[in-house]
Amino acid sequence: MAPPTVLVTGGAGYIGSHTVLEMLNAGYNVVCVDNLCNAYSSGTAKLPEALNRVQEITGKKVHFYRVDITDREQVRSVFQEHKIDMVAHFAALKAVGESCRIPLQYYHNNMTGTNVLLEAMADNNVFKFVYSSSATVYGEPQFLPVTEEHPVGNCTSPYGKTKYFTEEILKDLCKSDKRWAVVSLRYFNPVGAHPSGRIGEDPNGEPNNLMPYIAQVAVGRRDCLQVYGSDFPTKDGTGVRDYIHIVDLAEGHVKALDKLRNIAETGFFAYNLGTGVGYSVLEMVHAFQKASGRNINYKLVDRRSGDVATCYADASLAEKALGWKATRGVDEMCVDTWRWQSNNPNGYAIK
Ligand SMILES: NC(=O)c1ccc[n+]([C@@H]2O[C@H](COP(=O)([O-])OP(=O)(O)OC[C@H]3O[C@@H](n4cnc5c(N)ncnc54)[C@H](O)[C@@H]3O)[C@@H](O)[C@H]2O)c1
Ligand SMILES: CC(=O)N[C@H]1[C@@H](OP(=O)(O)OP(=O)(O)OC[C@H]2O[C@@H](n3ccc(=O)[nH]c3=O)[C@H](O)[C@@H]2O)O[C@H](CO)[C@H](O)[C@@H]1O
Repeated sequence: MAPPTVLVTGGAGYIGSHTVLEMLNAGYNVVCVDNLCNAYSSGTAKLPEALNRVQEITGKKVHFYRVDITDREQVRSVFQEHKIDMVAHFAALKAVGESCRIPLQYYHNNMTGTNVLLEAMADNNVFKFVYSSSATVYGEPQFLPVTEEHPVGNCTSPYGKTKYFTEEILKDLCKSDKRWAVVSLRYFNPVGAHPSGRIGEDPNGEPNNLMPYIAQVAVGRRDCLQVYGSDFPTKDGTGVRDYIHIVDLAEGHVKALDKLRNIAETGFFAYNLGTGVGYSVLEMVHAFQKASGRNINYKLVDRRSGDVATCYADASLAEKALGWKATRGVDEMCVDTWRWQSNNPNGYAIK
């Protein structure tokens, strides 16, 4: 029996590329689409650089198409070219602050794009779907650790609402047609890089997220980290989050695909992908200084709007239902991030 083929949208991105690597290692065939709006590709290359390196590391081939998932014809052509068995959907815009400034672009890209993808799946009798959701659907946690039973929808940004609205669409879809089997993975705070140091997080422009910003200060690309808020009700006044190693996260996706591949069960399932441990911003700064041997210059400034004080996961359901548990700690997250950033000071672009 030929191994299943997974269509990965956004496969040239940070989480997509790391997950493609683990899917290939697990024996899946992979077809990637990406419009490269947030992924580096040199003009002449056939593959985006991240996927080129994934091929190098695994010795396996990745099929790639430069496709915008909001374009119906482009998406359909991929289903005509390949027999797709399942879809892992990463493609989205994801900058919380930017989404407040240009909400319509976020709703079009993330919602219309997903709807076009789902319609093409149904038209081609593909009903197994893994969705990139986020802890942001929980809004300000009403209790901790956050379980999948925590209320959703009280999102603090248009970005977060695109995640929540899409989950609601997926629930309605599963109710309307019993052929759909959907696993929505609610990521907490993915950080780190593949231990090879060849792939990692390479955001366009100024990083929105903490870890890439710290790494760019350490490597000398940025002067000073701004710590958003030092008056939160937390151990040291700075925000607390559940950071999860990107390879743990990628392995969680393979477990989700294995579940969809092997079970007749259909319907909508949501699982938290986190470690269950919260670290403050200053704890992350100190951990990175230890891992890199570099001093991280930082300044305590006002809170960033939309930030919650503390958020960390109860990930026991994923362990029970997927047989998955995060195993990598914060030191490994920092050591692997530093190996990537110090070997690639300018990310994938060779400047
Ligand atoms: N990084 C995080 O902290 C985090 C946390 C929770 C959820 N997520 C979700 O995980 C997914 C991947 O996030 P990431 O951190 O890898 O981001 P990323 O920007 O590195 O990857 C997203 C990829 O999707 C592509 N893309 C965007 N819009 C597209 C479109 N219309 N058509 C085709 N390709 C398109 C981009 O070019 C990029 O390569 C996103 O859905 C994001 O919302 C990320
Ligand atoms: C709990 C939660 O909803 N997490 C989501 C949220 O991540 P977060 O907003 O939690 O991630 P982040 O890396 O932007 O911030 C993490 C922590 O670092 C702080 N910080 C960040 C950057 C900086 O330059 N200085 C600084 O102090 C920030 O205030 C927070 O306390 O959005 C992400 C997309 O962007 C993902 O969807 C995450 O799942």
